[in-house]
Amino acid sequence: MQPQIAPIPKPHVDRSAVLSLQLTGFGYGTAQILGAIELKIQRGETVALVGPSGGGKSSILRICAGLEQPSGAKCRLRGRVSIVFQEPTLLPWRSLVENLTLTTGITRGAARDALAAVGLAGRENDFPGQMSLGQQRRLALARALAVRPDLLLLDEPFVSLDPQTTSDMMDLYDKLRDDYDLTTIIVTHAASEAERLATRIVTLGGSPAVITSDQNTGA
Ligand SMILES: Nc1ncnc2c1ncn2[C@@H]1O[C@H](COP(=O)(O)OP(=O)(O)OP(=O)(O)O)[C@@H](O)[C@H]1O
Repeated sequence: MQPQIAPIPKPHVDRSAVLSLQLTGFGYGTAQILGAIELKIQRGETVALVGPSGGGKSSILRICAGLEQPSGAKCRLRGRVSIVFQEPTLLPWRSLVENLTLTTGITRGAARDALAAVGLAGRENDFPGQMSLGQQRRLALARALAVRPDLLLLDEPFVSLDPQTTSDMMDLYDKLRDDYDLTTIIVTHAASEAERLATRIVTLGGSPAVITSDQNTGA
C-alpha cells in the first residue's frame, strides 16, 4: 500500500486586511533578527510597533514596504504603501515643491496642497536645508501622503524633536489621519506616543524577536 502523504498546508493570507504578513524568520547575514511573525493590519488602524532598540521594528517596516523580501515570507498588500524613514531623505538641491513633484509625479498644484496640509504653506520655494528637522519631517510626510497611500509606514516620526514640536507633530498626524483616512504602522520607542496615537499596540520581544503582545487601546 502506498504511504499517505499529507498535503502541505497553504499559508493563510487574510484578503480583507490592508496588510497581511507572515514571516517564518528574518535576518541579516547569519544574524537572525526576527522569528515567526504574523501581522494583519485592518483599514483605519493606527498600529504602534514597539520594542527594544535593535529588536527588528524597522526591519518589519522595510519588509512591509517590499524593501526586504525574506524567503518564505508572505506579504499581501491591498493598494499602495508609503514609508517615511527616520531621516527625512530629501533632495537638498531642490525646492520643497520639487521635492514632491520630482519624487511622486504629482502636479505643482497638488504639491502646494500637500505642503499646505502639513503646515508648510508659503515655504514652497524654500530648500530643505532652510528648514528645521520638524519641518523636514513634515515635508517627508507630505511626500508620503502625496501618493494617497493605503498603508503609511512611519519609522520613529517624532525622534529627536523637542517636546513642543513632538506634540505639534502628533496633532498634525491626528488631523491627517482623519483627512486622508489613514491606515498606519508607527514605529516608536515612546510609550506615551503609542498610547496617544495608536488604536492598537504591537510589542516585539525576544531574540530573535516575535510578537509578545498585541492589544487594542480602545482609542
Ligand atoms: N542592513 C543591515 N545589515 C545588517 N544588519 C542590520 C541591517 N539593518 C539592521 N541591522 C541590524 O538588525 C537589527 C535590527 O535592526 P532594526 O533597525 O530593525 O531594529 P529596531 O528595532 O528598529 O531598532 P531601533 O529601535 O534602535 O531603531 C539590529 O541589530 C541592526 O543592527
